[in-house]
Amino acid sequence: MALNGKVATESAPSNLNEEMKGEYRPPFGGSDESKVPEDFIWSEKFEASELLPVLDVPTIDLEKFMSGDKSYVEEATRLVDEACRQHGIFFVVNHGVDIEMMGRVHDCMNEFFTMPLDVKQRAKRKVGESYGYTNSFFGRFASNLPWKETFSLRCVAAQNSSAAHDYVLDTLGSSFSHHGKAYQECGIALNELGTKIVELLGLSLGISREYFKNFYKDNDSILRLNYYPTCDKPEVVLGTGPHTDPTSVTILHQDPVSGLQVCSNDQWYSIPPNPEAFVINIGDTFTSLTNGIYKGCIHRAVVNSMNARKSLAFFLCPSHDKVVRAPEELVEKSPPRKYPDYKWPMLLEMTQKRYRPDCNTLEAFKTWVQEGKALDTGSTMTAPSA
Ligand SMILES: C=C1C[C@]23C[C@H]1CC[C@H]2[C@]1(C)CCC[C@@](C)(C(=O)O)[C@H]1[C@@H]3C(=O)O
Ligand SMILES: O=C(O)CCC(=O)C(=O)O
Ligand SMILES: [Fe+2]
Repeated sequence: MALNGKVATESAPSNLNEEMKGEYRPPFGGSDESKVPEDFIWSEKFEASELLPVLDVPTIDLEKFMSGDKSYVEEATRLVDEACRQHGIFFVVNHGVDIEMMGRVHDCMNEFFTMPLDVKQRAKRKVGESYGYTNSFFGRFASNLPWKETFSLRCVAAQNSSAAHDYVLDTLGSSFSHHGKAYQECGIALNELGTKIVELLGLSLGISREYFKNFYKDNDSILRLNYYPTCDKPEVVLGTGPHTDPTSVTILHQDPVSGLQVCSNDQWYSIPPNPEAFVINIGDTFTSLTNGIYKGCIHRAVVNSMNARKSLAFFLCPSHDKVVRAPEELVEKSPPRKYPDYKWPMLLEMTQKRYRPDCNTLEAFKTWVQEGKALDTGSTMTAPSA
């Protein structure tokens, strides 16, 4: 892969098994030992720091919440409401997802991302599509490239769907069957967790527990595996730039390597990893469903020179035919109605073809829908579609 002839220095991630260490090369690295390619440098807009203050984020015990204990339900909904109005992020523990299963998924991720590039590219993501393997979004963006590789899979709620498993088998072949099974099992578990989260959010917003549970019953979601290789100059690159997720609610699992940072009141904070917990963050689609009451969480991921980092994100998305429209009760609480009605594929398409997701995606989308005009986004996407 060409990178202006300039290359980055990479050391093998410490979590590789011995026989793989000698072989691993980040797909965007090369042979010049001292340079980060210019297209990866974020230094103008970004002051890297691993020493940020830790954000005070509430931790919700989901088992206790689901048990219906009245005083805990009151406390949990108050904490979630406060967090989502302020910055859009909270943790859940006792969530019912098997942590050993998550460990198996992380093992598969290690195995997959440290495979030779030609193997990973059997599942290559095509421009304009949301599923498959990609590194540094090569060809999609012109600058501020993310220092990461990703593998995204479709996860539909339907009971008998095996979309993730089938995709892995079709693209990577039967020797990856254990990956397909692990990702499929994980998608099902996170879908169940998503249902509990939207019940919690419904109550914290003061509407019924059932409202969003019904809305997302037939969800068509995305499971994304993120892999951030080490970088010798971590202070000038970003694993993922500042953005809100365009999706609804994100359920994120981090490995023990830190890297996630969140912006609250114009100040960046770190979110330390806790492999026992899931990070929940509000995305643009949920912000519009709450008529702007709940904030989309502004976040980014930094990398480091010592350890490769992995994270796994389940992006809850409505089924493609659902109209995204805030219920009247929420509009009454915070008039006027702030967003046009839309279906999720419209916003998804904008982020894949026209606009690089950032901290302003929802406002840009609103303008685009309302005025029907072409976006002047300042985005560095290289190939906007007409
Ligand atoms: C619909 C999606 C687009 C992205 C993956 C999912 C949900 C979040 C989006 C993303 C992570 C936001 C930051 C920028 C992005 C390009 C990334 O760094 O991965 C986004 C994803 C994407 O467009 O592939
Ligand atoms: O890796 C992380 O912690 C964050 C990843 C992320 O923001 C994303 O995939 O949307
Ligand atoms: Fe994100």
